[in-house]
Amino acid sequence: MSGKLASDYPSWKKLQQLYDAEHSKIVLKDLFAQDPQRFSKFSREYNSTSGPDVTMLVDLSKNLITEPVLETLLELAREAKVEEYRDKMFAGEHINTSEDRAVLHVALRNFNDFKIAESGADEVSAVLDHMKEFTEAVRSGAWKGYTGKTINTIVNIGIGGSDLGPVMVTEALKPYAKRDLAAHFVSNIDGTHIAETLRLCDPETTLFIIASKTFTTQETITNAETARGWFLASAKDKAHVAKHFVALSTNTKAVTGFGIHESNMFQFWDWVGGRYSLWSAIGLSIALVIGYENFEQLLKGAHGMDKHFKETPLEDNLPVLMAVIGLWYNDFYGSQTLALLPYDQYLHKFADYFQQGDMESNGKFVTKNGQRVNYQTGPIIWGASGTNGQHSFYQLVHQGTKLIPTDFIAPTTSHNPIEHSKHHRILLSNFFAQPEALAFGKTEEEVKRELGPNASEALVKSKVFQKRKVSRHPRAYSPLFVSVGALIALYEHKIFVQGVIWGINSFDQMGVELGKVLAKNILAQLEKPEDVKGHDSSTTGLIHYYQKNRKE
Ligand SMILES: O=P(O)(O)OC[C@H]1O[C@@H](O)[C@@H](O)[C@@H](O)[C@@H]1O
Repeated sequence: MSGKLASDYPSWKKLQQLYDAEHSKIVLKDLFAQDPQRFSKFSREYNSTSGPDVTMLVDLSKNLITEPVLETLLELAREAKVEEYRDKMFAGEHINTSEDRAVLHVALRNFNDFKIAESGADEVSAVLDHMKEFTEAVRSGAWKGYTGKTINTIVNIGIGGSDLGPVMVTEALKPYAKRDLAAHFVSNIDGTHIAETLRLCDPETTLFIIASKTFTTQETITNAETARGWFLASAKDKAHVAKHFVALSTNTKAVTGFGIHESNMFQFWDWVGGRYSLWSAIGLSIALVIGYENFEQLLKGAHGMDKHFKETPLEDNLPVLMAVIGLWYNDFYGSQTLALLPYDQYLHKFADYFQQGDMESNGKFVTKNGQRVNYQTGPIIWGASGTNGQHSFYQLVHQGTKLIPTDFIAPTTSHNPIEHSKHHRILLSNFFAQPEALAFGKTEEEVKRELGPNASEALVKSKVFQKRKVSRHPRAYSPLFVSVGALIALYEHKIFVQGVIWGINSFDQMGVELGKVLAKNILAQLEKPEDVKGHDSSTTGLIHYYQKNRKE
């Protein structure tokens, strides 16, 4: 990010030469055969050095990398000044240049460890205290609804970063959930989402959490107004809103304007990006579901990974290693996507969450200096939990024409060791088998040997697996809540490192603005056909069709 394009660095050119010379010859089976130490050479164990114990093994050995490739990739990280920019982030410098903001999600889980100068960083613990007090009041039943009943349902209304993190983490940490407190999440502007949710709620026992950094997001404010209207239809008196609506936001004026009392507002700061905000007040629904103590453990798990990222040499730095290997596929092998494949039902929203985390951060085509890049930036993120994905899209991953980097993730211990852990053993046998199949494939000779001499050539060919598919496995160990914190932080920092190397600003999201502006304009024209002006013939035709065919 020193004003250069990534492709200008000498190491980038060296990587291109390495790719040109080796990519058509590289076969994982041979690499493993040639080097019995390959697994230990290319895997790293993570043991947290602060807070609760988290251990994790990240096996990078089944990637299409050799020692010279990895050395050169790390050279690239050094030339791009990854360490310098990492230190700037932790110091609170305004590395989000387009918005002139610091990027300090690490301050939200810091517990006075790193010194951070930015204003607001010293207010974090006061907000955590507020969250703790409130969480305990609701969970203990001390907080009552307007008719004196205990709260038994929470509804988080938010979208994007104000929704996906709470949704993903409350699912991931379900084993710790208070089972008699139902949690719902409403994000979509489609009235179906709020309508179906309200059907499950009782106004006397429901608490609405309006989560919006800006408190201007159309979906969230519209859904919040609908919820307030629904509530007041029963409660009648506006004064009762205080018992049933709280806000998570940076915008005090808009929150109080909505009718939520300032004492029921949980603050955060402009240096918390939406997609990095689950650690802030935006995590209130998480704390309500799993309890404040467990929420704090989640933060501490992330802090341990922050410390690792900040203090570990690049050679052993997990986010850096995952970032540069991802870049190797993205920019040299031409892979377009990264599949996140957690073999853990509790992590079934992990890929959805990092779709925003990664794609909104690194889906940019100009550098911080406004230069157009001449290489690929952020990958398309997708995935599903194992083994469901195996029965759906793995066919293409194994035998399709695309090279798809895959991150396999699994916990060593199950929260549900039912049937003497039979399920977990079957799950993990798939977790071990799939990357093995991807890495080593099956040759034509092997297939022929299996099928015997009478098999047709077409059948033989259809059963061949190529030997150059790739995978890497971050494996999180239990206890889950701290591991989940560390796992999320691992990916957050991976995204950061890639953004630095590509020279882009990973912390703004200008690309989501244009659609919002156009929708606002169209909304004002939807009533009458003669109002529909200023569009291309396709957009005009579509709107006219809707106007003609709608049934109110
Ligand atoms: O939290 P608020 O301000 O409602 O924003 C919600 C979401 O809006 C989107 O347009 C994006 O900008 C996201 O980064 C953000 O998380």
